[in-house]
Amino acid sequence: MKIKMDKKLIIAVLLIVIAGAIGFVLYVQTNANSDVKEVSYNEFLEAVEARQVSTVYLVDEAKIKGIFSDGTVFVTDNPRTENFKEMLLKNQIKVEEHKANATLTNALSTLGVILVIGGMGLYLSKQASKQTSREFSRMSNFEAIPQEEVKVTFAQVAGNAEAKESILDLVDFLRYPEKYGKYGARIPRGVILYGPPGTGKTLLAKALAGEAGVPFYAVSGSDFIQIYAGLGAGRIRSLFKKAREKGKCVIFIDEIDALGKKRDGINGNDESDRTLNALLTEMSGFNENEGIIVIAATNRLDTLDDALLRPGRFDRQVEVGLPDVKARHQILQVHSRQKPLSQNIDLGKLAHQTVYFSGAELESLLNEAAILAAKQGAQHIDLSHIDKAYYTVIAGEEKKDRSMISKKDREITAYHEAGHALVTKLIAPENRVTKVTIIPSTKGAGGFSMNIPPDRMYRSKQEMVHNIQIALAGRIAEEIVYGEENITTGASNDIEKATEIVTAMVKHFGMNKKAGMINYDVLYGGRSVGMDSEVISECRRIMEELYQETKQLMEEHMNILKEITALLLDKETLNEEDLNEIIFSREKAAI
Ligand SMILES: Nc1ncnc2c1ncn2[C@@H]1O[C@H](COP(=O)(O)OP(=O)(O)OP(=O)(O)O)[C@@H](O)[C@H]1O
Ligand SMILES: [Zn+2]
Repeated sequence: MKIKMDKKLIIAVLLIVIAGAIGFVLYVQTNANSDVKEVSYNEFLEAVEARQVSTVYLVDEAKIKGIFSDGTVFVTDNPRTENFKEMLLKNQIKVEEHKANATLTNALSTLGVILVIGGMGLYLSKQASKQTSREFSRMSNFEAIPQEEVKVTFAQVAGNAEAKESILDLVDFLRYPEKYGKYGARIPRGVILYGPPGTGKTLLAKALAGEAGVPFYAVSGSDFIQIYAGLGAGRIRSLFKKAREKGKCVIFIDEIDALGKKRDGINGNDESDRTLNALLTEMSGFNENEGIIVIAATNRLDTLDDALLRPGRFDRQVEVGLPDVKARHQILQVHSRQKPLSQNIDLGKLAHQTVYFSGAELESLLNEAAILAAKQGAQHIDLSHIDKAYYTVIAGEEKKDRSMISKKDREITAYHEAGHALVTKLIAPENRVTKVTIIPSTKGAGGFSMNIPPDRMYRSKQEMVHNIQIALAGRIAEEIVYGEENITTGASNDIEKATEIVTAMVKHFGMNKKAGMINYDVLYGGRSVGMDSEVISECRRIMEELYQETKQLMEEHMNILKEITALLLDKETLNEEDLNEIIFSREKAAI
């Protein structure tokens, strides 16, 4: 249900009038009281403790203003600490991120404008009032699925093994929160699931509620955009209030990025700030062992406000990626359970043909095929239905045939990732390679993850050198296989990482003879850091030497590189055992 623009405008105008009037009264009050009290930071903290502070205006200046509960305006030193805002919010203090006052003339002229617009608004408002109340009541509703009706279980979520495991932990907590309370364990209150659309984030959250047998409340961040002033925050509060009355539950917030975008100070949106603050306050408000878990979903983790990711909030972040071929096979199996598939459909083969499909697209593929079969009154869903459905599904979002374009890209990615994996195994076998994949993730085109034993206090020069070589290996593989002219932008993160390591070695750690035992940041007092031409040329020389050395190493092991690539193209994801098998059997053969 969408209301028409003009009515929205009327409502907005009305609200501005009301807000303006209130603002003016407050302003006059504030100014009448204009002997601003200067308090020391310690006095201020005491007042916070005693809950005597009602509002603080956070500005990037030496002094900040605020209002005590009794209405007195005060100024105190701006501590400029990172957690200051959080501390205020935790103490239930209203935080406004702009200045407290304007000049009187400003206020008066604003009031004049408001009165004129308000008059117009009032005139038009009569017809709108009905609509308004309907809108208000809609906005305070949210999707609440009672416990008995959350039927989703983990069996319905295919693939996503890591995400599932991480969510599975929480089931036990929701079932027996007391158990954890007894040990004083701090349980995550919030989990962020991030990944591309249609990969099963909502499904996982529902499965958590389903498995734990608790109610499921769902809202979407985008519902709060263009909402009327103050309503978003109110809605959050009423959501949590309702949830708390029920006791244990899962609260799901889809598209959290609509609420919690990084604030850049320019495009600050007061309304979404207010809603976000309400959310953060509610989340710090509930008792750790009440058994409420908030799950939020987003397609992009990197755009989220850091305030959301701090401990005690959404401190667990779980990636939900696109499915690899094995996961696609499982998803197809889950969704064909109730469908009369013809014998000649091989779901394993279909999984191979649906590279880059999300879970939702696979579901839709089978569904479209079923609809076609039903229309024709066919006995089974057969290959012709699947074929037609395939094009309906991919035509839905882009005209090009994905399977064709992706073929070349897939191969490039495979060589690139195989390069990283091979070099790791060759020069730093003590490193664990947990996963190599060619399925794109939010972090980039391919995926390569390496675990270096974390319990080390120091890194040796040798290890740093190895890490540079590993980072360069993706590009090197591309260059060897496709030629210097055809290298791609796929290595940009790798180059960044390698550059960071090499500059740290030369500039900070005294690991380069020519540059010497100098910390160049200290030497230059923070100015024109690293512009020393000697430093630059040393970094370049080291990088070039390592590049050539690694390239030679790879050229000597091209057969292994090719084998890893072929297996990657087939299975899309390899784990450590797969890699070891290839490398071991090769080594044995060489003996
Ligand atoms: N891993 C999966 N296993 C089984 N079905 C899946 C899976 N992923 C997605 N689906 C199917 O796709 C549908 C949509 O998935 P869901 O709404 O959970 O995706 P989402 O990640 O929340 O997407 P969005 O980011 O668009 O909100 C599910 O209802 C289910 O039918
Ligand atoms: Zn790479």
